[in-house]
Amino acid sequence: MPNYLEELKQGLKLLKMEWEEDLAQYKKKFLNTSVADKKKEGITWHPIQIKKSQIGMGERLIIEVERTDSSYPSAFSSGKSVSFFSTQDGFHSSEFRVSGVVNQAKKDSLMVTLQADEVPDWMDAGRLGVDLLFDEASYREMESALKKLMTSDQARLVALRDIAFGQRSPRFKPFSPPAISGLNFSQALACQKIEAAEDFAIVHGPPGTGKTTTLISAIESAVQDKQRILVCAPSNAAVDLLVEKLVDRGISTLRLGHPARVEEKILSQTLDAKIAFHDSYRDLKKLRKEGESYLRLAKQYKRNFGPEERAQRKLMYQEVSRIREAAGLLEDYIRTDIFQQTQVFASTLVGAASHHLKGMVFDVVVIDEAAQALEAASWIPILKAKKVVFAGDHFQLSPTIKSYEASRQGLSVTLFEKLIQRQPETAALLQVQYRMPEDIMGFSNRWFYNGKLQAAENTQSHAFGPEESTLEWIDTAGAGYSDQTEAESLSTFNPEEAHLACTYLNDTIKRIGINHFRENNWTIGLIAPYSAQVRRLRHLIFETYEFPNLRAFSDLITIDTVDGFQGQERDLMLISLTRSNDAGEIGFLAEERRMNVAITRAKRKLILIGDSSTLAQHPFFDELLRYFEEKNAYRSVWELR
Ligand SMILES: Nc1ncnc2c1ncn2[C@@H]1O[C@H](COP(=O)(O)OP(=O)(O)OP(=O)(O)O)[C@@H](O)[C@H]1O
Repeated sequence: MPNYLEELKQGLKLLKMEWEEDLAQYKKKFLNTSVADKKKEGITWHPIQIKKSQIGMGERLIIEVERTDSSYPSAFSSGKSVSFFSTQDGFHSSEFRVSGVVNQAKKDSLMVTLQADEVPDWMDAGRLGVDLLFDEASYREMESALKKLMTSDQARLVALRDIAFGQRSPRFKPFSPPAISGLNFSQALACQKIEAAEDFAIVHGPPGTGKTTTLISAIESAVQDKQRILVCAPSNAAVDLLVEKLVDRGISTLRLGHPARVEEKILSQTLDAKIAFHDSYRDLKKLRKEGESYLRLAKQYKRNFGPEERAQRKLMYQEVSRIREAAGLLEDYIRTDIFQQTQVFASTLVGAASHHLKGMVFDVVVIDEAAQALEAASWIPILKAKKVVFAGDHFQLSPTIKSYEASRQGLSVTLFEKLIQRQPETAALLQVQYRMPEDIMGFSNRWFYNGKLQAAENTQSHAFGPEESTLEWIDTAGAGYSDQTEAESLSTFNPEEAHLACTYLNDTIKRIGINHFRENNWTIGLIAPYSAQVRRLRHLIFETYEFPNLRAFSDLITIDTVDGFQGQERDLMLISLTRSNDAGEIGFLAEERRMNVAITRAKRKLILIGDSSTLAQHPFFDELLRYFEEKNAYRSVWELR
């Protein structure tokens, strides 16, 4: 058996293992669990109210629901499948369920595309709730991609497969000397490599070295070359970031799937928005309106019903279906027209399996944050590729895997990593970073990158002011703080530390100057590794009036877990490390790659708040603390009092 077949078979086995473990964990949370317990797990909202319902593009019914109580966690996010139910007497059986896909998830409201033509009557009965469903479809798509890869005899895919498995050498057109404005030498070289590659090219490098920036330039030049490009990333958030940067560069994209962010810049790139801006949209709307008025008329015949009315009603229904058919055809035309005019498509890796892209072939498939992508997921867009470009850093977040055993047996090894190892000539390394001043970068450089990372000159001016240090560690050891486990979610929080984090952030912003932040649009990020701590911080800042300065900055402050910040940067970053216990338990803070992401997001100042007596029992934090001491950036919380 060829070695690729063996490896793919093993890949399928591990994927199955992960699928089963994920399902088992979901069932444990879900089956035979009361609504109250599911709410505590964040996988159910109840009660909810329907705020709005409307017909969107493609005759899709979209509803907006709101929860009245937001005190419990929520795991709902865009792209997830959900199912509505009612706890009203008489509506408990499965026939009173309707499913849908989340378009947008905010803290207290969801926009959902319903898989129904009309809102079912039982949804008006009240006591409505919504469950998060298990994401079976992603696994199915990944499995199907691996199977296709095993059996395909399509020449381009076979060639890419052979190269990825090290059985054939990648090809390059001759390189020309790089000179691309706005890029440094190694970025320009990477761009050239991407252009010259006929099969695979990889851009890798530490945080802030401009991997995404380089990708955007490469995409720009491919667009000028009239190529058709599919841009992907593992998560909706990372896809949105790419779309945003492409739009900033004046490159129009078609964002398929469900954006995680609801900003105009992103929403204007979705298929729905593009249809609404199309020249023929007005005709489509007119047709729809006509159809709706015939339908209304036909429905009026319900009461006095004779043979004449019956005939009339039949005619009207015939008219409705004729109009609907015409609307459907017009919409098909609009969609085809949009697809024909589009050069850059954007979706998640799994979203690349969308029926919208069926049968399409792309000159280039670009995958950003590739070190976070399961191999099987990476292959989904590659099935449609003539050539593939990866960008990522295998010292930042790895794929999230639930099955320890599958991970141990190799599921966490990405295609990106394999390719760098098997075909090193495909890889271009970036080493000059533009985000962080030397001091902020220093520890990550030492621990992860063997000191090879350089800070670009521009970062020297990145401090908030001459008096303001770029690094601070506030040590909470001995202050009597202790981490706790949130009973509902089993996530960790530390209430005293959350309070200190907000107080310290507030003081820092005041010291630097509230007006300065506003004038310069300096952004602020607050990271906690645990979602329970994130919830506490959000509550303190956005739902109480204890920190009015911070509350007033809601447009500039982002509070999230580390994973939520991958690929992003903020001017001021504060990390609440949360762990504080006598046993020295630091849980998944021990995952160094995740910590690397956390400490490399700050452009001007990085503040860590954490308990040295707990954390320093782990060599990574021991060394990190030493680094802060070395930089004269360490203080005990006692010094603040
Ligand atoms: N050649 C350059 N000149 C000036 N600024 C640059 C250059 N390249 C990148 N930057 C800036 O550096 C910052 C980081 O760039 P980018 O986000 O592309 O890096 P990245 O390698 O993708 O980061 P991460 O690993 O965190 O995802 C951005 O603010 C970007 O505008």
